[in-house]
Amino acid sequence: MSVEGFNVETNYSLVTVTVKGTKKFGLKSYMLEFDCIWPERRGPHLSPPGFRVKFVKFRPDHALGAQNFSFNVTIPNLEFRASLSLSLLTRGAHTASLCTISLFLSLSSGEESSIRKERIKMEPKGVSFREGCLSRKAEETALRRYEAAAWLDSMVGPLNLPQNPSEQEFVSCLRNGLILCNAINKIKPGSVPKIVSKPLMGSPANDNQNSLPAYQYFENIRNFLVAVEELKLPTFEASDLEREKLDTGSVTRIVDCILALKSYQQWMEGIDYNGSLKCIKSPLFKLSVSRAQCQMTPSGSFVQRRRLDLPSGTERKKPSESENKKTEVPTFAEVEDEVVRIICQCLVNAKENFNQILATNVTSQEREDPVKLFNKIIINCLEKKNNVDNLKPSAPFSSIEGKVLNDIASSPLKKDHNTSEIDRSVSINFLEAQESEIRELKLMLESVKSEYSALHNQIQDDYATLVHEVQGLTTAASRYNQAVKENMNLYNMLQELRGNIRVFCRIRPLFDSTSRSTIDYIGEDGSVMVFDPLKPQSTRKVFQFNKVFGPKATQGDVYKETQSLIRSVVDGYNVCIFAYGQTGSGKTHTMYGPSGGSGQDNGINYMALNDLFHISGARENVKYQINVQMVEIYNEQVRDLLAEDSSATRYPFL
Ligand SMILES: Nc1ncnc2c1ncn2[C@@H]1O[C@H](COP(=O)(O)OP(=O)(O)OP(=O)(O)O)[C@@H](O)[C@H]1O
Repeated sequence: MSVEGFNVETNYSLVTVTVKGTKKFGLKSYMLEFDCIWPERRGPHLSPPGFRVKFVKFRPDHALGAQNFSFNVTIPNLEFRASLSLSLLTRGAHTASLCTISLFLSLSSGEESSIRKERIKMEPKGVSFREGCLSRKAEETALRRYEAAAWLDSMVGPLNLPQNPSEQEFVSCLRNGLILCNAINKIKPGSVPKIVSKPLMGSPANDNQNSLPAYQYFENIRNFLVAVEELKLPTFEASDLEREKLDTGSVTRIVDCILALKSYQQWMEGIDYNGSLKCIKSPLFKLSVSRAQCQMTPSGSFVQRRRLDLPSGTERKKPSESENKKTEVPTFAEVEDEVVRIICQCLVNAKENFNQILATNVTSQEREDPVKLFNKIIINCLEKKNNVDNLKPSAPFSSIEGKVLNDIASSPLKKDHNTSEIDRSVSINFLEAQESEIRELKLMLESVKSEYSALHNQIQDDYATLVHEVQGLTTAASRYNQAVKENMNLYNMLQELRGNIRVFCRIRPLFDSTSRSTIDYIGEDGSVMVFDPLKPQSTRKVFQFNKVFGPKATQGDVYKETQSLIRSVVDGYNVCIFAYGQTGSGKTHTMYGPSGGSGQDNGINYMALNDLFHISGARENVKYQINVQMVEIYNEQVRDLLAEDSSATRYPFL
């Protein structure tokens, strides 16, 4: 389990804390608990909604790999100082503290509600977790107590306490309030104006300083608690120090108060006189901070993230699923990026122990020169030799990532103890991720191969089907053309058989209904019998035609018999249709139409030309040229009726 960072977003009266981290599964069931030590915890103003929330429950079915977790809590308050602690809770309520996030936020409560200050501290807690360890909570409590005692010792010591004091020893040491008052005065001078350090006149003398009269040390404790409350830090009850038989809860409250003071003191040390946060300004540190995604939100609220790895953090964040997909084949730049991240991490870790480094190894001259200070920190890290050689795989890498890993292993970083575990973890995770990627790629390759094979077969089948169909169509088309040709030949042969010269007889209706017709009989076979109505006894004469149209025959009936010849014209045959008869017999009527040109009962000319254009237009593969000539033969004179020049109307036309 590792907590990698957190966000604190302030938006007017809302404070949202988001914690992100990675859980590597090996145990069965976890709950993450986000606890807040609140100044008014036991006061009339109880914790606000969302103050204490139990969060993510990891499911046992995620037995493999690591899972990222992220959750947040929203704290509505305008002004507060609080300490949030993130704990890991297993079955049986055994907890292990992951980290403590100390927040010191001061928001203006005026009408503008703008953010005045925001400071964040985060203290990592080492976790060496064993499931079902019954002393886990007690161990954690003890660790916090030792930490509080050590801090007090560094501030106002020596306390003459053992290195790992018991609860009794710890409380007894603090009972007279002197240490606490001195400590808070050192953080904020004048917080406790008057500290009672000696028995007052008339009080019973006692060698033991801790045995001040109760009302005197009560005054110290009361003044201390008032000062703590003014700082809006977690407090405890004065009676917590008085109890003969201590309970864990009272000691915990005292320890929480002291650790909150410690966080406050560290925060104060981190602020310069301008109120801005001090930090190491080396480029790599900036890079690490930028990688931790420090950003300014559009609304103007400041979002600060800091990466935190626990000292025992052998569990490193594995690449998430999305990252794995994104980096199917890691490039050199990505591996280089990882190396830079490791270096930044090393520097961040060094920064976390900055005070210790300064106290132990750094001279005053180096302290004044930032460049020398930076070099000292780097050297300090590199002097801790590690076992990076173990990172080298037994088999040589053949791929580019193997080369990069070899480069990592042979780099100067291998001499850094702090980075050895990180490098090893990164390398193992990297190799595992690569193996997983290779397996997935192999599966994908097989899948693509089978799909390609199926597609190839399908295309071949489709191609064969298409070829077969095209061949069928080609055969059908050739047969069609042949059939069309045969049809044309047969058609025109039929026309010839019906007679190249066909003579039809059309009988005009009588103009006068009282007059008698000379037509005695019209036969279906094209015969017509005529006689002289004035001489009924005279001989009847029979004439034979291809067809005889009676007086009731329409223009359409006449054209129907000649229509088949128009198609022969388009097929290339010469065709001539003309009317012959005496004056007034109806030639013009049959060929042109009724006199007056009403447009109705059009004659053969109109209907033949319509068909001619229709058939020629339908045959797209043949280009036709159509010319029109209109002549009149009258008194054995041929005249061009379309000629504009009247002199050129006489035949032969020039
Ligand atoms: N089948 C018919 N039905 C009705 N009326 C007809 C028919 N045939 C001819 N007529 C009419 O008979 C008259 C004479 O016909 P038309 O002018 O066509 O004869 P024609 O043979 O062209 O004469 P011409 O040789 O003098 O030009 C016209 O008024 C015409 O409308």
